[in-house]
Amino acid sequence: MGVVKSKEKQKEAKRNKLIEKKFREEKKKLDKQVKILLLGTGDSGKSTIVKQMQILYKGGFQEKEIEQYRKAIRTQIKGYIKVLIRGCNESGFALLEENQTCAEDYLRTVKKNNPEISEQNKNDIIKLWADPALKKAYEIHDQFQLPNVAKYFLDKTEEIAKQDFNPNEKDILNCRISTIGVKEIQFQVKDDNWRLVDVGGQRSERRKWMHQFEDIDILIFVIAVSEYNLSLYEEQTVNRMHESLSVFQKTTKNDFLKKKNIVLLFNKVDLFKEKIKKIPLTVCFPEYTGKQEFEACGDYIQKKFIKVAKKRKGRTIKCHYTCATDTNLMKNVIAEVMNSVTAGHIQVYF
Ligand SMILES: Nc1nc2c(ncn2[C@@H]2O[C@H](COP(=O)(O)OP(=O)(O)OP(=O)(O)O)[C@@H](O)[C@H]2O)c(=O)[nH]1
Ligand SMILES: [Mg+2]
Repeated sequence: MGVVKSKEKQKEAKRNKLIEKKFREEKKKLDKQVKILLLGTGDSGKSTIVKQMQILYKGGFQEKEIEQYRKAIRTQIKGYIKVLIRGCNESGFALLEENQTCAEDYLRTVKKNNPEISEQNKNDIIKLWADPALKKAYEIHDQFQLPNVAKYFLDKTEEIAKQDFNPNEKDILNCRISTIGVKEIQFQVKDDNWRLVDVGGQRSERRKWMHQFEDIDILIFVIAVSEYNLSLYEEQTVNRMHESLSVFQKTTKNDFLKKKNIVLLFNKVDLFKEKIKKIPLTVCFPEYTGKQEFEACGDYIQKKFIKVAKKRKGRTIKCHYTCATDTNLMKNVIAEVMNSVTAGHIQVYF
């Protein structure tokens, strides 16, 4: 009896030793990882950057994720039409007479959060989207919190409604699903292990940020530079750029982050370049007196952010303009950020 018991004890001790060894190895691996935290207000483009990492370093998307985006895209195009009809009503844009009953029925019958597109839904969406009044409402989509990308997806309604529709990488990069909670991906490039942590940027999500601060190596703060004329989704009277600047200021003051190096990504530069030709920067910064051109305006915004972060001396700040939906451009920016880390230009505190 006693011999059996002691053999069992020996076995258990061996098992425990193995578990401990595995735990130590895992920890060592984790310790060697560079942890990058992505912060920024809602809709700035953080998750799109994570999607690019998935494409570049993880071989793309799993079937489960593709299904999630398929549903989101279908639900969203149905919603976009509702926003546009309401936009027409608010702005006094009259729909073609033959579309008016269809629009009223659409508002009444199409339910929220339903990814099914019936034949009737598809025909209505195509018909209504072709109406000049909805196109006119799209021209002022900023006023209705309707994203730019609505046009891209509405133009593809026929394809999206097909039974076998499979969103491609471009569709996935353009599809917005606001992040709830914390998501992370880990990947290896040559000998380096990276861990990229993505959080939700909307106000209700930000209280979860600080749980991620303690052990990060680099902070990447994402700013949607094109949103200088937009109001916040969560509070219509607040300008999105002002919110971003104020969130950045609070973040840099945090005790855990005061020594951390920062990469600032001025994202949505594609939209910014177009918008700055039409909408003056003074709608956001009334004191701005420089040229109404991409370089001058972009430079002005960058300096505002750098000034905030530089209040803590000794920290490195790198700035990049980015278009997170463009894989080729992002590949270069990501490589540059990683190189600065591995070459020691951005110091990592292990
Ligand atoms: N045109 C353009 N669209 C972009 C760019 N970056 C992101 N987007 C789009 O902006 C939307 C929001 O992007 P997300 O990556 O989901 O934003 P987020 O910062 O993760 O938002 P939260 O999860 O709410 O914090 C998506 O529809 C993206 O396709 C860009 O550089 N250019
Ligand atoms: Mg997100």
